[in-house]
Amino acid sequence: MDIKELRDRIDEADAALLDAFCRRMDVSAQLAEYKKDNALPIYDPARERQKLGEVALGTPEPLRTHAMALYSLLFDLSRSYQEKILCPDAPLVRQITGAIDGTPKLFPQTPVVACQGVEGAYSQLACEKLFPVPNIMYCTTFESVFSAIDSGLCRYGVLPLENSTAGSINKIYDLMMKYRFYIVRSARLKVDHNLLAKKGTSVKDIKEIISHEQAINQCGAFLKSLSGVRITAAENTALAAQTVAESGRSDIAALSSRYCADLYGLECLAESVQDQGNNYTRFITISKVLEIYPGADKTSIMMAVPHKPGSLYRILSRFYALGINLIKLESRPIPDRDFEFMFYFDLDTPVYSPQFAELMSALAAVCEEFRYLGSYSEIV
Ligand SMILES: C=C(O[C@@H]1C=C(C(=O)O)C=C[C@H]1O)C(=O)O
Repeated sequence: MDIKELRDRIDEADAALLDAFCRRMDVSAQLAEYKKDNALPIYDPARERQKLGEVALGTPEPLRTHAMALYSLLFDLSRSYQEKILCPDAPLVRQITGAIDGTPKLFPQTPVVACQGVEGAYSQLACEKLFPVPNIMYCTTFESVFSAIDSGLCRYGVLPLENSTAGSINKIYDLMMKYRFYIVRSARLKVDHNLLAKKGTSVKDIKEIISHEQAINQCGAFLKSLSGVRITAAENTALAAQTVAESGRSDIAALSSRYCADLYGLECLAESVQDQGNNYTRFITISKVLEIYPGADKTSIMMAVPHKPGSLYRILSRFYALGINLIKLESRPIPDRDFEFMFYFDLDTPVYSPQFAELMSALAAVCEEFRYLGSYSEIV
């Protein structure tokens, strides 16, 4: 048989499949109306289990798992179709539309912004990238940035979320579970670490290097190349530079920014010593109020999914069905729950698209715990 004949047979099978699919979804829509009239939930796990059992029995062995995967997807599609019929205007979608209409068109120019660190920290550089003229309030910890927003002390907070070399900043993801906030903008900041010491020091004199643990992690290869040097963690890279400047020692250096060399009158003994030349950190701006500024094309959400096989797959299949691209997936253990995880997703989709609205109403309905973290644009 040639390829043409085989493809004709595939087309024939597809025509039958498509016809059956449309009929199945049509009945599913009728079931949605029935459920509405009889106050029944959309999801009927017993019915789905029974159907999967029948599918398994009715499929020859080599195709059994494939058929079961296909039916799991069909159930998902059928449930999301029913949800669309039953809740076309979910409360979350109304809230998002309200925020799009109610947010000023111009991003704030001179607000009070909380960030962790001191003058010269990368967070300060991020604040300046995110706002034209930020009025920066420095906090000692990431948590105090969240609580400054929560208490209304500051309107915005700037926090690092992930680094292209060292990965996610877990502490921030964990704090996200504890505080209620929205992301209103993000920025990618190129991070160059330099070895800074008092003027006149040479690399061979260095016995101790101090910096923030993220910077230490990002400069592993360079640090390994120096022998007999003690590595000490500091609260942030700017504080490390300040400590060196005030130490009165000529055997100590800091890994810090170029900006800090000028700020603390230090000399740069080695430039861009991070492992990856292209070292970026992503920062987010958070607010207590949901604001969606023009051009929002990224959305962050977080959710707890039931602790059973296929839970995450079910969520992912919705992104797939609506053609929504996932740009980041992170998971963190939920405190006090045995190996249960909170999942964080970054989606690449304009907040104005109908698919996005459909996804938001569907997810809010299927997850155990679901939080919309905002829609925003990223400055690169
Ligand atoms: C279609 C229904 O709704 C949901 C979808 C199902 C399906 O697609 O077969 C089965 C059970 C429900 O979770 C139904 O209740 O029968």
